[in-house]
Amino acid sequence: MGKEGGAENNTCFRGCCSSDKIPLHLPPTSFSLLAPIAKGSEGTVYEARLNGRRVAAKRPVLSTAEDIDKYHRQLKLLCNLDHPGLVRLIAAHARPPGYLLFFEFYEAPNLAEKLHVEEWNPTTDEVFRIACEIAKALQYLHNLGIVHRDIKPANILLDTDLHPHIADFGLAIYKRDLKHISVENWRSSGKPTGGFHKKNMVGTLIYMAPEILRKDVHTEKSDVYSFAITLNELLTGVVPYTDLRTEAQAHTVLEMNYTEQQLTAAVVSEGLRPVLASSASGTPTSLLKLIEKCWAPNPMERPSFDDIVEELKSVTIYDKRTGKVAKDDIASPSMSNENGINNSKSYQENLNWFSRGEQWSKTTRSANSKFAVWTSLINGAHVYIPTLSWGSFSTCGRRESMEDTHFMLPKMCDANDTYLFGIFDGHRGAAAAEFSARALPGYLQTLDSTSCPSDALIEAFVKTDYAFRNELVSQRNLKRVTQKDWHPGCTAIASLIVRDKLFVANAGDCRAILCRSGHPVPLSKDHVASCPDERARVVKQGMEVKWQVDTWRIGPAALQVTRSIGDDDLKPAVTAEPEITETSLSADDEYLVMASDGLWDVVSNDNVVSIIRDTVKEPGMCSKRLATEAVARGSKDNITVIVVFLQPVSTAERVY
Ligand SMILES: Nc1ncnc2c1ncn2[C@@H]1O[C@H](COP(=O)(O)OP(=O)(O)OP(=O)(O)O)[C@@H](O)[C@H]1O
Ligand SMILES: [Mn+2]
Ligand SMILES: [Mn+2]
Repeated sequence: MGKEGGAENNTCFRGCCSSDKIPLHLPPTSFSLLAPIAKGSEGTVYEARLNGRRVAAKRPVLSTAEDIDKYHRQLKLLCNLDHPGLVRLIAAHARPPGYLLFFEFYEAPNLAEKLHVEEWNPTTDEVFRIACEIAKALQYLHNLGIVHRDIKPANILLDTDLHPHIADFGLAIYKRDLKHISVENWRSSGKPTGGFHKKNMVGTLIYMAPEILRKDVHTEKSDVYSFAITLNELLTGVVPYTDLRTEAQAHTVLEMNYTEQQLTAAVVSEGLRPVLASSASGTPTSLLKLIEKCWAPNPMERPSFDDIVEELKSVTIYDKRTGKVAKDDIASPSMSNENGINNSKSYQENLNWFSRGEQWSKTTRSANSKFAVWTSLINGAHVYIPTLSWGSFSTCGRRESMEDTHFMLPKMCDANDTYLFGIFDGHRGAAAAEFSARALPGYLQTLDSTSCPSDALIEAFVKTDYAFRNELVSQRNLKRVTQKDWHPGCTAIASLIVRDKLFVANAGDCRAILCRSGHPVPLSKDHVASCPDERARVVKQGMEVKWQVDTWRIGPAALQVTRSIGDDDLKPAVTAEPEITETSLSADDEYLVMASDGLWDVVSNDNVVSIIRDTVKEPGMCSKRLATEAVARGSKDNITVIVVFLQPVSTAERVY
């Protein structure tokens, strides 16, 4: 259903693609195609002029209805991309008969030509910089849920400053759409394109992951594999599976050595990979190890681009030729172009705080791989060992975004009698809560086992806070966080059970209660500015507390909670140090309930006990029932509930 003219609605001919930035139909006089630059099975790329500007125009081959579907799919996807490491779509002509895509023109050749025609010899730090920039572009795509499916040097364009830009989205697809596509469909929807290697099939196979060669489903980990082959090619300068630099020769040799089936069999069954770059040429071994991890046969063992980008940060390059030390600690220069603000914004939205938190605690783990074991500290002469079952439920409630996180870690550190549960309630964004949900259990597991559990809990809270605030600073320096006055934080509660001992650590207004002989026993105190002790402490530590609107609030941020992780504008007054309670469990103890303030705002401790009394004794069901009740009572907040039964459920049933 096409609309004539219609400059006011900027959509494609079908109406499925739209954009508020990129024009989707152009007056024929505004552009002209000049000489073709490249011709492939999928179409032709021309040098072109658009309103006087030099651009690259891609004209796809549209011989079947399926080709037209593909064009629209590609256009829709391209309209949503905005990253310095990707080719930039400037405009499209999305109506018959002349379907076109207009891209920014990249002067220098693509990476394959640069390596194998110009025989470019990049320095190690140039390779490293390019690797980092490609990794970040792929991280961006994957975080949007897009897999590229055709990563190879011929699809990486270079600008005059040799910054890489990933091109050719002919096979790119949203992962959610991929699930419905069988391999057969995928194959017919367009073979991996040859680009510069088009002449021969083997040349196109060398970047394909074993699972693709086996005709399994493509995942984002298949892009990780192709990235590894590409990065190694960049380091060695030779065409994979040959020892030759120049394209023409290399491909003759490649074809002579392998048929399509032979190469496939060797890669899939024998684990054949290109010869790894050598550390003798100055490549750091950490980078070589990363390549090997990225081309692991099992996709699950390959790191994600979140991990890769993080790992590249810890690689330091010493370039023998230039004597320079390179590190990935500056944002790629093209981010500070006229689109800088936009780009950084999308980076920020795509920062994965869960994986940052995980990364931090992993760093400590390698330094101290000993797991904490407390069971030995607790006298084995006691008689009571509770029987645990646990469940949780969390809901966004009436809020637009979810800023609560939680974790449940039974059999912590492989110790049978050790359990850890935690809830984090984020404010000013979810960053601190997401980071802490991964970092805190990590820290607690690696703390020195000689410290007692309550000290260990305090230390884990403080370390998590410290790590998060540091991470925020470094993300700011990397310009991935651009908002100056953004100081995200979260409240946190953690319950650690070691045999019959229950330790609850709390910082903020989450709460834990124990049901003992049918009555609620509070295990934590709410740290809010309306509590006189807490208010006095905050004031003493130099932060102003004022009555504002409806309650006592702290500092310029007007925060209500007096303890939290993050909130670096309010440190040290708003401390991350938790208060700890220690309880010896006995046969009188029925269950533990932990929840974020979204529950406690509208449901009292007594209410919780009476609601659970009327609910099926299954911890997940009880959690859900409590959260649903809170929503029904008008809670306006996110709600997270964890219920842990401390007796065999059949016994619990009989209790009531
Ligand atoms: N924006 C651009 N600026 C300069 N050159 C470009 C641009 N886009 C593409 N090219 C050139 O055209 C070649 C083919 O582009 P692309 O991979 O997007 O098309 P394709 O039809 O999928 O190609 P193939 O099927 O051959 O892989 C690139 O390798 C590059 O050399
Ligand atoms: Mn291509
Ligand atoms: Mn809340």
